[in-house]
Amino acid sequence: MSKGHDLSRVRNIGIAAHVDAGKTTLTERLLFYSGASHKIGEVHDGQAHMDYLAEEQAHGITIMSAVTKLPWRDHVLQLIDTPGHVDFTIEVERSMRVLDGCIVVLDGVRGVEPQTETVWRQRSRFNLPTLFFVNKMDRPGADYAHALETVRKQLGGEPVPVTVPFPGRNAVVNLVTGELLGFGGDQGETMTGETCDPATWESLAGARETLLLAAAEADEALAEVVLSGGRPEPEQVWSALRTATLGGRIHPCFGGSALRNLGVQPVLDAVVRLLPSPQDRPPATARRTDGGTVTLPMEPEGCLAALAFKVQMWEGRRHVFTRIYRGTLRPGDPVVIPRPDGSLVQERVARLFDVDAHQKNRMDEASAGQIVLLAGLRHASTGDTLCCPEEPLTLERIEALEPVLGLAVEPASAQDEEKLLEALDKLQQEDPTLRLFEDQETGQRVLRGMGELHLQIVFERLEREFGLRVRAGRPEVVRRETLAGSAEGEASIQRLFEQEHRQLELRADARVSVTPLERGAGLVTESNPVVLPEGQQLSPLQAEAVAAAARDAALTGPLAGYPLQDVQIRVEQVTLYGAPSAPPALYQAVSTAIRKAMANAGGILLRPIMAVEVVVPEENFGSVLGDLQSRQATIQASAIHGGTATARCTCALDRLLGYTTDLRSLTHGRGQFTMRFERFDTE
Ligand SMILES: Nc1nc2c(ncn2[C@@H]2O[C@H](COP(=O)(O)OP(=O)(O)OP(=O)(O)O)[C@@H](O)[C@H]2O)c(=O)[nH]1
Repeated sequence: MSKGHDLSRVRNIGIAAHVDAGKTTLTERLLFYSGASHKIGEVHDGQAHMDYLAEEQAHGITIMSAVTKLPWRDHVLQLIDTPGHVDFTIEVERSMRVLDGCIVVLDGVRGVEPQTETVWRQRSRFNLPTLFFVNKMDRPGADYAHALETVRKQLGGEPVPVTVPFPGRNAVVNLVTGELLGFGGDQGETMTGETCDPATWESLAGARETLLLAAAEADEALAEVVLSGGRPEPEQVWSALRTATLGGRIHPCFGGSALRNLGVQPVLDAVVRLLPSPQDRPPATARRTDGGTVTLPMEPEGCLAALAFKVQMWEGRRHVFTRIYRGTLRPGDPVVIPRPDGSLVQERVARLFDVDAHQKNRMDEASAGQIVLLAGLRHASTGDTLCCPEEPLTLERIEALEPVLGLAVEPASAQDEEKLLEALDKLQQEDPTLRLFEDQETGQRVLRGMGELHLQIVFERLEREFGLRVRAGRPEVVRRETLAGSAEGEASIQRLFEQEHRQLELRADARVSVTPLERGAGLVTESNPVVLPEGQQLSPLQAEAVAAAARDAALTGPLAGYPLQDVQIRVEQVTLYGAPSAPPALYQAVSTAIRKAMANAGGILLRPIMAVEVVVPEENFGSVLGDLQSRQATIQASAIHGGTATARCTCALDRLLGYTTDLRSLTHGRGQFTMRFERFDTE
């Protein structure tokens, strides 16, 4: 693809789902049927094409989203496989940001599951047109209509059946064309179509009506045909479905079984027919350095604007996955990255690669609409905008998530200290949800991540990729503080100090107030104080010192020194005494006054509260609920469907440590759970 390439034939598509719904199994089929891979790698053999990290193969889960491309009916599909485990949510978020459409995979027995809701929220944030593939229809208890109902009820989506699976006949019916599609050959690669028999067609009258009415809403001419009982042309129905899907009004659904090679090719057809090309999406918007906004039509001619969405080490070298929104990029091109402080970082792109799961093909150029891999960039990281030096722009940044679990780390052998720091630095560049802190009091290094599995995988990578054995402390949950009440504080600073043999005086007074806010309000600092004596004003440097004092004071709560939140800090009044009221004097007066006010107010400890969903076999539900209650979880909802029980609750992260192992033993390995950070709270 390059300048002049037909973007209308490109689809940038993600596949997302709850863990184990079958994304990887489906992706393997998509690659195989399109000819992009020559054999199907099965997840349970540790052979999946996209799961290329050794940890992924060992755990049988997808950790890094890998980008790959495949040809289908004269189109190019760029596919991003996204991980299902909630510890890797950031990967899903990054992918959604640069995609044009997505396929959500459901388990035909379970329908919508907790993590499906999370990915749904993420795709909704970017208004991504979405198809559903209801997988595992071969399993006993699979129920297509029920799965679609969960899309409506739990996600508020508008599910519209396009194919209906008949696993017993190894076929699906296409409701648009009226064909019964069979899947022959060794691996379902030969799709054959015949007119559906009248009895089966009759049994699908309700589903077909849903489909036609949904399509008719998008096309008046079609509505007339449908309402007068006529049989519309398939092309007209496809076109109306496309309009409704792109507008986010409907979510076309396809049924089948990836593992049994049933119903997959119609999904590939649907990606081409129903999901948007980059040109069909609303143009991206970006901020100029002067604060104004610009919209970026997807065109190869303009000045470059591209978003780095993932950094990955490859054969020891730094590579940056990038989506180009405007312009064309060639090897050797200079680019700039605007930083939040207004500075510009200069970089040069050395090489461009086409992306595939584990091979790279060099490119001479790439342009708007494409996702490419760039080598040679030393500074660009996730969320950065790359642009041409003539027009610096910033595209909306990808939201970083809060890492809430920490572990003290040290190398097993003391001489590996440097090596460990270097390795962690590399890993942090790839993964913004991983952060290394130094504990000021103990001098220990603490690595923070999204959960136990996330950190465990990091340790495994340290060992495998960097040859480092690491000793880890007990998991420690990140904490915050808030205030127990409102209070005021005052401070007067007056002291002498010596600078270059001269006695200088520092003097200033400050009065502040602190007030607890409702949960989730965050931290609000107001630093526009009344200035005394009347008529005086703060210089820009003095004003900055006052603001900095308020910001810095909020980093250390009165109870145990954790960062404060859900608090308002107001600098009410400062008194100036001429030259001695230099910025350091104001900084000290304001900090001391805030510390006094906070001590007067008293602190309250806040812990991370997680939203948890547990899915277990019905017979284990009693003991699992009992266990959750003993962890003081607040159960919010529970339901039993088809032998599977689901509970939704909130619980303090402290009491969930080791829950993976405990749930496994309570359910003989059959239970699953997901959790995501909800808020910092007392309980
Ligand atoms: N019966 C049945 N099993 C399936 C089907 N599709 C996938 N599986 C099995 O379900 C399990 C999970 O499949 P994966 O493809 O790894 O699921 P995933 O959604 O990629 O999982 P993560 O990468 O861990 O998020 C594997 O054991 C598959 O063999 C299906 O259509 N029918």
